[in-house]
Amino acid sequence: MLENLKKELVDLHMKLVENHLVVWTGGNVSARDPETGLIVIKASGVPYEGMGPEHMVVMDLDGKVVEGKYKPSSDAFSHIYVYKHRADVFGMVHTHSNYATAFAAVGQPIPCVLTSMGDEFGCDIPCGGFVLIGDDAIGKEVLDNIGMSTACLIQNHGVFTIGDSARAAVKSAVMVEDAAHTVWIAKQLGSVIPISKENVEKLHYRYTHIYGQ
Ligand SMILES: O=C(CO)[C@@H](O)[C@@H](O)COP(=O)(O)O
Repeated sequence: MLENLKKELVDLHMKLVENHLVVWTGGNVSARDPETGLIVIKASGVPYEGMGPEHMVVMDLDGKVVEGKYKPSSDAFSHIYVYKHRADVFGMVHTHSNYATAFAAVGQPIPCVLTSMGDEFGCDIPCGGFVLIGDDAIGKEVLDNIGMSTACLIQNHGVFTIGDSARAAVKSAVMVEDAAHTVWIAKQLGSVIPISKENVEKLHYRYTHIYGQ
């Protein structure tokens, strides 16, 4: 079931590798099927090399495995928590991408000091507190902290992003790491210069309503 969505998710997992956001078995991507409401997520502990549709697990919003021969991702209940509490979310990504996760290691948000961050996020990228892995605690901490952002760091852990599609959530994960890298470099040069809230709002409006085709 949901074979096309499984194939899309495999491709999106490869995008995490292509963008150097994950290594070995770290990270995961999930999607909500708009027609059935079912969730598709990577199986736990599957290396990216050799990953195929058979490594995707279908679950319902009660956390029950509907189809799949492997155990679902360690983060499945957190992804499901987000889907249950955010009807607008149809994709979610988790990575340990280096620069953004370094901010998580020191419990710091990534300040919105780049126009590209204003465009993509419209705010700082927040950092939630430390929570353990395996149930829906991460999902709760993400939603308690994410605000209007599509990305949230979890202290000592890494990056969680959401979107109106799994592809949108992957894009957010790519943009978080790019922003974290630039902000880290800037911090070596001196004090980063904030952008006013008003200008961040104008940047975000332009990017989300006018930019592109
Ligand atoms: O960081 C965690 C869990 O949050 C890792 O275990 C995660 O990146 C990968 O776990 P899964 O292979 O999805 O179970």
